[in-house]
Amino acid sequence: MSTLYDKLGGQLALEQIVDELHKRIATDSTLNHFFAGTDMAKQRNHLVAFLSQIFEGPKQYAGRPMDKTHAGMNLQQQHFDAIAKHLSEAMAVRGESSEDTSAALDRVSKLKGAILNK
Ligand code: HEM
Repeated sequence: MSTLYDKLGGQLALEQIVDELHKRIATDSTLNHFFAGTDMAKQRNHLVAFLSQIFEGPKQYAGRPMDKTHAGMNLQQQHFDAIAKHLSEAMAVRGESSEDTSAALDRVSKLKGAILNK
């Protein structure tokens, strides 16, 4: 049975999705200030590795857990929703099906409590 990672198109697809997501974050003034001090090349690789893991692809994420990573940013529901919306649009641009996109968003949404530290 193929995993969500396979259905989405594997590593290359995740890289394209994350690049598209980062373009959208960069031009969103409600979000881009959070990333002002972030090395986006490093962030890209960490996010690709992280998504690979939660979509049942290769386990290659060696970064910090989601609560520690996002602690102290005072993130709110609206920030999470904005990233989730950009992610969903990035997946549509890459041509993912609405079924696979909503499966991916479900998995990301399970992490909301940890990311918002709430
Ligand atoms: C929606 C689901 C989200 C996921 C799956 C996610 C995932 C990640 C991952 C994997 C990292 C890298 C951790 C590391 O380098 O060790 C990271 C870092 C980061 N995230 Fe998120 N994140 C999410 C939401 C958000 C939101 C809503 C914001 C703010 C609007 C945000 C802001 C950041 C920032 C600023 C960093 C970099 C921290 C640094 O430079 O040290 N994230 N995130």
